[in-house]
Amino acid sequence: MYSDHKPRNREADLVELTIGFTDQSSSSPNSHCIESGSMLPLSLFVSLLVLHLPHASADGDICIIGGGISGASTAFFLTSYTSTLGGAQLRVFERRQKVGGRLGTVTLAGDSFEAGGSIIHPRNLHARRFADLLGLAVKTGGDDWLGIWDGKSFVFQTARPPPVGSSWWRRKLHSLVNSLLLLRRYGLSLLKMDKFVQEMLRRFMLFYNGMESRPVFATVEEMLQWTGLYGLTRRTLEEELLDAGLNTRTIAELVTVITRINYGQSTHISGLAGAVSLAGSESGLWAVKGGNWQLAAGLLKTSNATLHLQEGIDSITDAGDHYVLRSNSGSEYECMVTVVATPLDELNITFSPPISIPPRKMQHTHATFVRGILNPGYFGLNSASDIPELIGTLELPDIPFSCISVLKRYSEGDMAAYKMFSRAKLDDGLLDQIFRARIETIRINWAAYPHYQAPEEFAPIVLDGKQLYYVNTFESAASAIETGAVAAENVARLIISRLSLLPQAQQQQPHIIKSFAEQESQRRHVDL
Ligand SMILES: Cc1cc2nc3c(=O)[nH]c(=O)nc-3n(C[C@H](O)[C@H](O)[C@H](O)COP(=O)(O)OP(=O)(O)OC[C@H]3O[C@@H](n4cnc5c(N)ncnc54)[C@H](O)[C@@H]3O)c2cc1C
Repeated sequence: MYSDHKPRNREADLVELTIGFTDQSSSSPNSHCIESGSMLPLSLFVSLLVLHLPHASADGDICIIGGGISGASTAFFLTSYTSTLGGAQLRVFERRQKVGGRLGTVTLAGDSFEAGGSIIHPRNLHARRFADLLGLAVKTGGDDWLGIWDGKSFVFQTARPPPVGSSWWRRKLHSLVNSLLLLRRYGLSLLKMDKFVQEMLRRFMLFYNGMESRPVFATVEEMLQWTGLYGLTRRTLEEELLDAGLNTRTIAELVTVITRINYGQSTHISGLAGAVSLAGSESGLWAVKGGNWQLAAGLLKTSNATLHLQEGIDSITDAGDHYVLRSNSGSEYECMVTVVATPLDELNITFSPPISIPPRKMQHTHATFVRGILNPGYFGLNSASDIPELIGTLELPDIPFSCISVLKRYSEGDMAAYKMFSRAKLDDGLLDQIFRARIETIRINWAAYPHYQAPEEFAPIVLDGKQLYYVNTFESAASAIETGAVAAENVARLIISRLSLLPQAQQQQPHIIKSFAEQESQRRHVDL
């Protein structure tokens, strides 16, 4: 029926993604937010944190390279934990025309979908707090109809979900049936997997402890050792899960599907990245309505940083008591502090003198968006409506994609918007086998996250022992929106403490700085 439509093919570069600033002022903070009644208005939150600092000892600006969630969070925490930054100007450089980095949306046939970082765990407190503070509406997902594909057939499927608008009891029944189906195939391994993930989360939550009980860390190793998570970066996920008592079928099927979806890699990734990936399959996941990039945009706006869009930094030169940053527009900036908030692995920034960091490869994920109709024959089925809405795949050489998921269904027959992840580009010939009809296709090649390999090695947070910081070294532990925020918060505290700003601030108003965890507990109190 749709085969005579001429397919539209687009190679989308990040520049084409619809990411950028919008005016949030018109959005109602309470309209669609999770726990909307318990929000702290942004202005009040900022004023609670404001500290009046004396002028900083060094001259120059505080410069952040990268307008993604890590750079934006660094800017936010720096300005939240101090009032004047000792008189220094905060500059954020973003080489693209929009902020957000690996958070961005893509427009397919008029509809906007997350193209990069798309889901956020309910216990990611920084991200949740950011969304609340910025008055961003959020949405949560429903149960997926998962099918595990081995290249020939679906070796496992959850139950087809009830129609939209079904009654509460029908949805409950569906979720109960799914639990029984999973239990029948994977047995007690499911509970063991859950225990493994909950233990990781319990330790990760220590990063939200109050500042009086949470040190400022100078290395990623220290951060992880303090939480008890370091050991997980020394061994593979598979080794960890076998030790935790999971059976091989669960690892080869369910766990593999999840690591391939979330990190495009097998269960040989390091244990911590693997545990974070597994947490991304829990219930209660959420996203910002209109795109998660708004978290970065909102934080940058709130921090009042001077944003240099389309200004990439080409070189960083140590000039003694400051750094000279030279941008691709030929401008030079004197910065007493420089924060690199982007992975350095595929960048050509020249450091003088050179810096030395362990080699790290980025895993490329090709995100392919198709508006069309899947070909049931490709999956050995008779009808497109029998194809599960989330197809996960096993780690087998002949399977060309990691996953295919339905983003939206349209009223015309079996027409839908699909997102596919793969390790290599999916060319037209292959897509024409997978799809019976294709109206529009958009491809994005992401340098998505580190290629994880236990034991992980970590670049220093302080790259030169002076005032040159690297947020994205933490990505070698796990790459996610929240890990970016956690790493950024630590870097902000490290900068403040190493510039000797914090002690003066604390002397003035010791009760004013509150960690998110403290605010969280107050919030809970109010809620009760
Ligand atoms: C396909 C995909 C799916 C993902 N899914 C999830 C998910 O569901 N949930 C989740 O939590 N995470 C997910 N992630 C990971 C998450 O998106 C990233 O960990 C996070 O967004 C990284 O943020 P960042 O700010 O550290 O880096 P980036 O977002 O990469 O930001 C770095 C910024 O620096 C800029 N830059 C680079 N070099 C320069 C320069 N020389 N000068 C100036 N600017 C420069 C870049 O343009 C970029 O904007 C996913 C990632 C991808 C790619």
